[in-house]
Amino acid sequence: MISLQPWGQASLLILGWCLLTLWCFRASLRQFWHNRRAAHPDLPEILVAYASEGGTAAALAGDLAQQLEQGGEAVALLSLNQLSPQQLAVSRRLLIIASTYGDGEAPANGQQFLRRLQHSQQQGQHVVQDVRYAILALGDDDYPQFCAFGLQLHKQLQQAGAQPMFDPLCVNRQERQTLQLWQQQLAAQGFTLTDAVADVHTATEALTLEQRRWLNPGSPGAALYELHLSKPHHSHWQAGDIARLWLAGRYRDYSIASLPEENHLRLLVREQHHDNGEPGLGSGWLCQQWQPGSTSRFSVRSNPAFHAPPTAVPLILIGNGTGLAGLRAHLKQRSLQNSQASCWLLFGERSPEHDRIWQQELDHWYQSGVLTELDRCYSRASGAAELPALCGRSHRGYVQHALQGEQKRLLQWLKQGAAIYICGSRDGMASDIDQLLQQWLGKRATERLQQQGRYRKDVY
Ligand SMILES: Cc1cc2nc3c(=O)[nH]c(=O)nc-3n(C[C@H](O)[C@H](O)[C@H](O)COP(=O)(O)O)c2cc1C
Repeated sequence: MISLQPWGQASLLILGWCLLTLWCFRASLRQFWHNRRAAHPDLPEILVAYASEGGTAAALAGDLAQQLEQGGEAVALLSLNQLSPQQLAVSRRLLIIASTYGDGEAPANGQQFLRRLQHSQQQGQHVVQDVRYAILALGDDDYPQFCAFGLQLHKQLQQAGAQPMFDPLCVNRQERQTLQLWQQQLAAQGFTLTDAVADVHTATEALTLEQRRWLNPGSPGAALYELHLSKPHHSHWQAGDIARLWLAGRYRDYSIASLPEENHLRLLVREQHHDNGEPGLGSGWLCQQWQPGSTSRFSVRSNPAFHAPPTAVPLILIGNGTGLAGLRAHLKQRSLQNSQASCWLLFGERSPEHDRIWQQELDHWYQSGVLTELDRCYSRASGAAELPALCGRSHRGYVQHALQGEQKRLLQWLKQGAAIYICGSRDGMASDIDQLLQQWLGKRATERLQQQGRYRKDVY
């Protein structure tokens, strides 16, 4: 017979008692887990969540979810805003792909998550304590707050007690290396991935420069050019989408000003110079070096964050400088749809004498009713000179200053369900307009507009 030491006998007794307790409460335990999952029947073990404005993070997340599913895992794919901390408590593994916008901020479909997480912590609910997570942060190191939102997610999840599987990976301008590393790190964590890293560099196409026109000779601002490129054969696009120029292994994004129905792809490009006087890589090429008749490589990128609202929704388009490109595409779309909804364009340029960009077309749209309201603002209009008598209203100063005088009108339009689309300078124009809206509507209501897709930006 085997003789046991007293401590061995005690351990056996404790183990036996534990097993007996579990057996006695087996029905209740089963019910507990059943209830937990029944509250979230659709939530499997792995959550793939994204925060994305332009669609890259969303596309990468979609691809990852698909790969995991093909590898036999049960996966849910959703935006960060759709994910509540309570859902997290049910699914134990969270993979996040999040881009950064504004000045180190969250994309609109990720803004609520951190607030909810903080709130549940304040309520004493430690819902993410058992969660293991990994973060792929997308960004661009041209911005001072590189990948800030992804890093903030990491910090707050960690503070809330969730466990990182590995340090967040920051992807600069979608470079391949880090995307591959992400794939490898996930595989090392035991995730079954079927494929190599998704190719976010959509296929490029050689487009011919058909014509280039200098639009603002004599302007106090830098030269502005309109370029007509041959229509891409392999890609379709809509108002809000982006043309990506590939040069020397890097890319530059430009809002597309035309629609496929116009049979060319139109850009509006400002010639940029560095402090040492050298031309910018992209604008120097597009405005000076690229010869009509020759080709350059482009891809067309869908930009759902700036796609049009339904045709019946009144539309307020606000922008400055080259931002008029993105707004023109929306106006053209409205004119082709014969939309009966009201549309208001408010945009800013420099000189009333030299910066009359697409004046005839805008006047025509105003006269034919495509545009209900038209405000043109000139930041360099000299105090003494008369403003030109054009269709609509003309103002001295910046767009944001003109908008200040239009509070009543803007609020009225919003009451009627209008959507606001902003295209152009992020600093100054877009940030001031954001402040105005927050002042007039409150921070929460402004965010709500954004979440409803009624306040969209394509700013740079
Ligand atoms: C208007 C704008 C603001 C941006 N702000 C930042 C930023 O502050 N920090 C950063 O690292 N990247 C910034 N980016 C770069 C984006 O995060 C990056 O391009 C990302 O790949 C976009 O992913 P998405 O298509 O999923 O939105 C910004 C991009 C745009 C267009």
